[in-house]
Amino acid sequence: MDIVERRRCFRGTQLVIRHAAARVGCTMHVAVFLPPQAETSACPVLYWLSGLTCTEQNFITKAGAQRYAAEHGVILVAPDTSPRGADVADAEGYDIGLGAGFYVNATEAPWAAHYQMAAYVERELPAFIDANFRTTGRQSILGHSMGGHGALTIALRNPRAYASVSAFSPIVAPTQVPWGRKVFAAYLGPDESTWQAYDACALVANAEAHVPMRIDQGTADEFLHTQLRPELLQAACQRVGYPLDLRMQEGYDHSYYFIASFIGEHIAFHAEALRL
Ligand SMILES: N[C@@H](CCC(=O)N[C@@H](CSC=O)C(=O)NCC(=O)O)C(=O)O
Repeated sequence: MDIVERRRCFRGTQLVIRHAAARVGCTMHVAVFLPPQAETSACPVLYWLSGLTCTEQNFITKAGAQRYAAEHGVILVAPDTSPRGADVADAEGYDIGLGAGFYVNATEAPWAAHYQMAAYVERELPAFIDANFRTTGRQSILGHSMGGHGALTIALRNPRAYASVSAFSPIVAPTQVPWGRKVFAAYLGPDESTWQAYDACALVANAEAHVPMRIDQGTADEFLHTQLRPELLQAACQRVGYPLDLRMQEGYDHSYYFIASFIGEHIAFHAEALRL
């Protein structure tokens, strides 16, 4: 592990590290915030997954999350959103390829060689964090937009591994909206039955255990009716009695101004679940 950035922040430490990640076959950059409590005791971990076009930098420089993580004694971990490197496939458009890993395990060429972000976030990254930092072994997950989709689907596939899950403006039904359909066809191929493992609405329908789940969605979000469609997850949850705290926030858009406005409430929500 190399530390490429180290900054004092809210009495804790904001790191950016890079490590050789076997599942994605490249060097991954990951932001890790250590709260002041980490100097003397083990802390739980809250994973953040960012959206399209992001790196590990967007969340740590725009969301203002460190203040609340320091207050609650939670380690924040925010990985890059795709594999990177000279031999990593890319394509035209901000919604596919670099910066658009979509938190799936690609099966199709040329993507399958590196685009294994589900396995990386679910297995390799937590093992790496637990091995290199003093953690309690308890973890939760949240994210934004494509990262909200990642957080929801990863928690729904692994309900016993996460104390709680939350999302800002998530893509809740990627198999039904343009962003998801474009990328799933490329990464996963034409057989749509393989797409269901990465669709929060489909996963909720077959959930075997409930993870406490909160979603905040701005009513002025430019992607609300085309790409996000939270009403589809609300209906899927209602059909099977899955508890969902969906909060429509009047006038907020898709940006980090929205995230910064509610990140404190999300971290408090996760901190409570992580303490139980
Ligand atoms: N039109 C934008 C589209 C990219 C964008 O809005 N990215 C969002 C996430 S969208 C869903 O995953 C984002 O988080 N951007 C980074 C930021 O710091 O705001 C474009 O062309 O970039």
